[in-house]
Amino acid sequence: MIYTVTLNPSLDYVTRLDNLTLGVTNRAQSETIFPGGKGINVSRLLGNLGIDNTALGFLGGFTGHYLQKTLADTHMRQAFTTIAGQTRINLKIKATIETEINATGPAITDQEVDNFLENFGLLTQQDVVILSGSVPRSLDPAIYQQLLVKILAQGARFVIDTTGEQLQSALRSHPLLVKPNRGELAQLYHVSLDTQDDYIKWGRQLINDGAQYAIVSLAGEGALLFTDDAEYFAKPVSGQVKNSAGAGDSMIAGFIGTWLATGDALESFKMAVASGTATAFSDDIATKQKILEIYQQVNIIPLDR
Ligand SMILES: Nc1ncnc2c1ncn2[C@@H]1O[C@H](COP(=O)(O)OP(=O)(O)O)[C@@H](O)[C@H]1O
Ligand SMILES: O=P(O)(O)OC[C@H]1O[C@](O)(COP(=O)(O)O)[C@@H](O)[C@@H]1O
Repeated sequence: MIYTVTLNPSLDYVTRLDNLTLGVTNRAQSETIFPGGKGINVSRLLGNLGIDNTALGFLGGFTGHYLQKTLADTHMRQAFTTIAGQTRINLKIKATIETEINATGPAITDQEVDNFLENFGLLTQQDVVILSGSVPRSLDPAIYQQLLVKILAQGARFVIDTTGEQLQSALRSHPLLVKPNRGELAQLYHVSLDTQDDYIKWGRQLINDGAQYAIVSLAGEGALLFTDDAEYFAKPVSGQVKNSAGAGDSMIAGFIGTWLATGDALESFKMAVASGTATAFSDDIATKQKILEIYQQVNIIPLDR
């Protein structure tokens, strides 16, 4: 079974306008609310591909209730822990440029954390747990480390998609996959990344630091895959970007869903790029049909070492 963990789910309130001017009242042209949170996005894309998975995390309040209802039609098992606090709303402003305000998230009590941890008692070596996104401010920042102790003790594998110190310390526990984007990679190693040589140097460092596979996603510039002994570049597919939120989460879902079925890293990377791109070219998380259409256009080049 694939489990996704979203400690800080969200409703993504996407508002579109021509121009955003600070300090005045702006009038939007349209607005839509999408289910959000990185692990939930991974679960939704896996579901769209028909891959069974279980979504874990904390949900509460009217926003949590709405999220649960919206997800009821999708192909995922929901095993969220109910909390008294309220699931956050993240604001995504699509104007000439995209601006995001991600909220901090609700307070979570010790009892609620204990209830959540009960989900991690019966994992097997066949299970993969995907830990994604930020930790709400009210939780111990070491919670990912606590989860890793439980996951690894039962022989299950994990993927982690977070930032900074939490990502750095998780690398030591040998994640199956990490997928920083350009900014997250720069932040992790406190470097500035300007050229493809920089991306390759610091992407390789993710493997040296403990990851089995690493993808560095470069938005409209494509992506890089690092394995133990090889590096590959996926050229960007051209098309019209509609909403790139969830593109990175879709990559993780595409990679892990294919890797568990085939064990083939290159094929999994191709599916990861198709999934990320298809989501960037969709209003919401991509459908299977859109992913398979983009898949035909993905071009992967091995890099000389
Ligand atoms: N503008 C774009 N054009 C083409 N592909 C894109 C675009 N934005 C994202 N993608 C695809 O989605 C992947 C993940 O996007 P990225 O923005 O790097 O991740 P994240 O959502 O984690 O920040 C990219 O590596 C690329 O394959
Ligand atoms: O947990 P964080 O880091 O605040 O991120 C949450 C946000 O990430 C998203 O899951 C999108 O993720 P990506 O664009 O990085 O793939 C949104 O749906 C959500 O609002």
